[in-house]
Amino acid sequence: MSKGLHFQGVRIAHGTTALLSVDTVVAPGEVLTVMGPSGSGKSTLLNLVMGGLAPSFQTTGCISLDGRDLTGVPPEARHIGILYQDPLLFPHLDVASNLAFGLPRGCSRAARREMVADALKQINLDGFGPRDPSTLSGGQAARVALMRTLLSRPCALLLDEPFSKLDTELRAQMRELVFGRARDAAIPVVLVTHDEADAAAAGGEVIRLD
Ligand SMILES: Nc1ncnc2c1ncn2[C@@H]1O[C@H](COP(=O)(O)OP(=O)(O)OP(=O)(O)O)[C@@H](O)[C@H]1O
Repeated sequence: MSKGLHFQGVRIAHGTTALLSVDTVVAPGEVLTVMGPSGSGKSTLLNLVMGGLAPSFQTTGCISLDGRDLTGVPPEARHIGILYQDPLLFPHLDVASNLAFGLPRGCSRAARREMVADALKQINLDGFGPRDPSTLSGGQAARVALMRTLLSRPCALLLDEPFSKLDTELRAQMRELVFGRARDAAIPVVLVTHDEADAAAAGGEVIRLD
């Protein structure tokens, strides 16, 4: 089986306008950084990987994940995690329940509690389980959102400018956490960013759309 995220002759067009083309492989644990000006198609590429591209786009080529062709696979069956600029925590659930939401079904209640407690420790938020998400700082909320996504054990991780609202120091910490976790879990990552420092920290291939 061919591990990682494979883009084979992927082309996206809108009407008669060619938007982008991608041919590459993101190996497990590696980061593909996608850069380019506003409107160049960065989010459109992520939408295609997620399975949520608007029908008005035309696509050719093939994306496969760990040897599985994603063509026609519905978004919920792709097992791909995504993080956005905003952490998007559920406001009506406390921090622990937000994390538990990411756990695979079928875990016992005790196992869930233990995994959530362990996850909180890993992101230095021990004891924050009962807190309301609105009481978290930006960096704390970003860490909870990341951990919720990782707990769902995604086969790939997409990052749509997830660090852009954090200050310089938090940004560096989050990069280290995200890329380190992706490496440990051996999942391929696609990072959309405007920040060259993100690309440098990611360390992998950089695609520049125009
Ligand atoms: N649903 C849609 N229908 C038609 N055109 C769309 C649709 N979504 C996006 N587009 C167009 O596709 C192009 C690429 O948009 P996209 O959002 O991927 O750019 P981007 O590089 O992510 O930009 P930004 O950095 O501003 O987020 C733009 O010209 C946009 O207007």
